[in-house]
Amino acid sequence: MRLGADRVRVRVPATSANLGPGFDALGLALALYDDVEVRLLGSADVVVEVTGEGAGDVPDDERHLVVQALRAALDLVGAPQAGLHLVCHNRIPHGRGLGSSAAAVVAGIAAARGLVSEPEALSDEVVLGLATQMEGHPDNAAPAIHGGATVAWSTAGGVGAAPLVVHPDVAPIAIVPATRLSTESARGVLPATVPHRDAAFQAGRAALLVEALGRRPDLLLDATADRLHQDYRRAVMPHSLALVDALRTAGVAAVVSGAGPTVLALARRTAAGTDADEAIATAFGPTMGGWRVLPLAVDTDGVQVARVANG
Ligand SMILES: Nc1ncnc2c1ncn2[C@@H]1O[C@H](COP(=O)(O)OP(=O)(O)O)[C@@H](O)[C@H]1O
Ligand SMILES: N[C@@H](CCOP(=O)(O)O)C(=O)O
Repeated sequence: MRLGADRVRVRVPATSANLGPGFDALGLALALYDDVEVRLLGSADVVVEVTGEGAGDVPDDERHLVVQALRAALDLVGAPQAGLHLVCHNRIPHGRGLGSSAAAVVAGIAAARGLVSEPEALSDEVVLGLATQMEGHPDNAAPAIHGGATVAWSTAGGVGAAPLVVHPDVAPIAIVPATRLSTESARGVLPATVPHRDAAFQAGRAALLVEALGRRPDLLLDATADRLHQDYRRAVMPHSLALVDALRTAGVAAVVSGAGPTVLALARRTAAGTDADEAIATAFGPTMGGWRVLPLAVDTDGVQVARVANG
């Protein structure tokens, strides 16, 4: 396959994975975006410019995650490698449980899709398969690709994703701490096995969550209960779990977003705002201690890629 364009622009959403009981399966795309522009260079150089989240932290060479994913996608379809100039404007915070690494991986693969002569070779299914291989789990990549809420699953033959309905009254609120926690560390504290009763509990709540998200937001509190990951992670994010507990006691469907430490409230819209606003204000008092409260719409588009005329 050839390269068919020399400049593309990609927009990719943040995602919140798990949503409580949907560990490694459920995810929701949120209207908070990273923008990446990729230009092919005549030389073999890699130039990476980053503004916003991760500026000064992420590598500016071949190790940059968008570059790695883009190169992996070009290799997968047999397209030639080239020098690259990336301009990244990042809004998704890193190491907070809002899917920044999945966004970077999906952005890189989507950029490759925009650059090659036969974009259909990088179908959504192929993109999800490669992104899952790089991420190790599909729950962020699926909504980053498709938008909305998704359930994703792996089989011997590949990775599937199906869209879930999200009721218009559901109002996601991300409550983001200043501290970071890598997904790798947060996965490292999970046990190898769990009691059968917890697995049974979890299966029931994950099924209920599909109904609650789509048709019965009044059931979200029960539907977001988890026994497979959040409590095991308490020691590495005690403040996040304390906030989840406080909000849930107040009746708000709060969960750890992805591998944390962000807390996601699946609030319900009211005439004055959402049913979580008072509980969030009470949990923090007058100072936020470095936490940010981000009411975020559900992104319904997923990753977007457009070729750009050189000029
Ligand atoms: N836009 C990006 N560009 C380059 N690297 C990124 C980008 N976003 C995330 N990363 C890499 O992924 C790491 C965060 O990934 P991870 O620990 O999985 O947390 P998150 O919950 O934010 O996905 C960052 O520290 C950085 O190394
Ligand atoms: N299911 C994963 C989700 C990780 O999401 P992230 O946004 O924290 O990368 C997990 O819980 O480990």
